[in-house]
Amino acid sequence: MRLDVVTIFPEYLEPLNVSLVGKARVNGLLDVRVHDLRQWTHDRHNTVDDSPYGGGPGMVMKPDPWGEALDAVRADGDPGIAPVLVVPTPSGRPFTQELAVELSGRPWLVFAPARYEGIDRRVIDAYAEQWEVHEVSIGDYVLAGGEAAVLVITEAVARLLPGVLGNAESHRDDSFAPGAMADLLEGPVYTKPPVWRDRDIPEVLVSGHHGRIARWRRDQAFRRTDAHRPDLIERCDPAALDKYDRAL
Ligand SMILES: COc1ccc2nc(C(=O)O)sc2c1
Repeated sequence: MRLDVVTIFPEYLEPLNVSLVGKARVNGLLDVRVHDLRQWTHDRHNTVDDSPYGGGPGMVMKPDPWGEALDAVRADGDPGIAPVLVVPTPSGRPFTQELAVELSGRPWLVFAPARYEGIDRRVIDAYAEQWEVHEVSIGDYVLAGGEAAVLVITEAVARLLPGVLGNAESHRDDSFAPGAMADLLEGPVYTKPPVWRDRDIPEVLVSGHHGRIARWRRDQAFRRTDAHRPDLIERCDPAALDKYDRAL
């Protein structure tokens, strides 16, 4: 997968050089290219923003630099491969694991994280005529720009690419029957030492009884999900849950 990011803060994307994404780049599984939007400005101040038509607070990102940037990125790619434009924006649809899976199947993602009050709408409208475009939000909170969302989306997508996760890690994701518990939150986890500041670990976890352990973990996942995300329990497939229970 090729992944381009056009941004006024290239240094914000430094985390894409470390950990899971960094390793995927070193292993040739991910080709990440970060571009400074200001290289497509032509004035002495490298201006990327201007005041909004219709008035109002803040500034809007000018269309010209973005158009030149996206055209240049496109021209630098394989003519036979269509890029997907991903625009992190507070007004986007929620970014979900389902969308991460969908995006992980695309050969080329181009991210356009906004700053200020956003990007001139004509940019997204123009490229939506030629490219697949996804306007997405990573959550209902206020950010100063879309770069943090690019880091989140990139990690969620990269870990789904074949070969990026080691067997142990990818196997962890298969620990619940698909559809049975996949939508539940993870329960509590413990490791050595067995006693820490006078706190023991749950006895069942050292019982050696795998059935009891699995049931305990299932119940803990339900408790945590019920407490923090009851909406997820509604999404569980009862038949898949019954099958999971019978397999315990
Ligand atoms: C000004 O640019 C922004 C501002 C907020 C924001 N919030 C996002 C999100 O994904 O929730 S992307 C994004 C971009």
